[in-house]
Amino acid sequence: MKLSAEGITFSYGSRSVLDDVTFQVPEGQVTSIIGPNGSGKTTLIKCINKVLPPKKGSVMVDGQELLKMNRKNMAKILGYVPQITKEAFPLTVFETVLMGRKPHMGWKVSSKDLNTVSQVISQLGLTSLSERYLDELSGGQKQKVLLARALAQEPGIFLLDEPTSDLDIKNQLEVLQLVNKIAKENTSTIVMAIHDLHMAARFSDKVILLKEGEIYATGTPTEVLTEENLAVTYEVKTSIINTNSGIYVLPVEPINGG
Ligand SMILES: Nc1ncnc2c1ncn2[C@@H]1O[C@H](COP(=O)(O)OP(=O)(O)OP(=O)(O)O)[C@@H](O)[C@H]1O
Repeated sequence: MKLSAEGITFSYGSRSVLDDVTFQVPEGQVTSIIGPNGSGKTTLIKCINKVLPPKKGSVMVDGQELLKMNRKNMAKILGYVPQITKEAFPLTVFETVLMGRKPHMGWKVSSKDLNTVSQVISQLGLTSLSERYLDELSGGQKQKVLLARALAQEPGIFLLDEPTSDLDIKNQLEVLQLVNKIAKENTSTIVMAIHDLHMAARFSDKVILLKEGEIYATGTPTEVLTEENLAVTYEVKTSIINTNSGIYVLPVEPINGG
């Protein structure tokens, strides 16, 4: 499924946060949204999935206006992994992942629903935690459960808000490899906000760099992750190292004493 956002504009009260954000996300690709703290990444993701209502703009998926769909139809198309919060989850891992099947369920849970949930739980290495309550998990384990819930939903498009922020390096690699595999093998479309620029470069087909609620640069990781672009947006002098295994962004020092 192709996703395109056109002219997304959003304010929290009188504070303008997104201004006329327009971009396209091709099917079967991973697109990362990067940018400094407060540049609008989370707000943009929340506007795409209607958690926040944009003041202006539209989001089209394969020619259909997403923002006009009801929640159930939208959930068949779009899976959302929010940033993890401290809120209590009175559900087990299995029950949480099963919630992802809700848009597909009839009156009762089918064996396909149960099989999909077990498969996804196993795929993410969560089987031994299956009966544990979410409140009893570590931040990283919880983050994987929220991803598992979105995978069980089997949507065409995934919106991931910093899906690896609480994960150790092995889990970061596994989750981002899995996300890439889903994009390539299932031709799913992935949009993720991510802070780690090296991981963004390594696992993204396309990068959108935000600065103060506007798109500053967009393109392949090599096109966007330049010392000039990062100096202007992050206010940091960096050294970009190109190697066979990808681009490394080495922060050198803040600009203007930042
Ligand atoms: N609920 C809110 N009410 C008012 N302002 C908000 C609210 N949430 C975020 N903002 C403001 O909107 C701007 C964009 O925030 P957003 O969380 O989208 O940025 P971000 O790029 O995801 O940041 P981070 O990298 O720190 O997660 C910031 O200036 C922030 O202070």
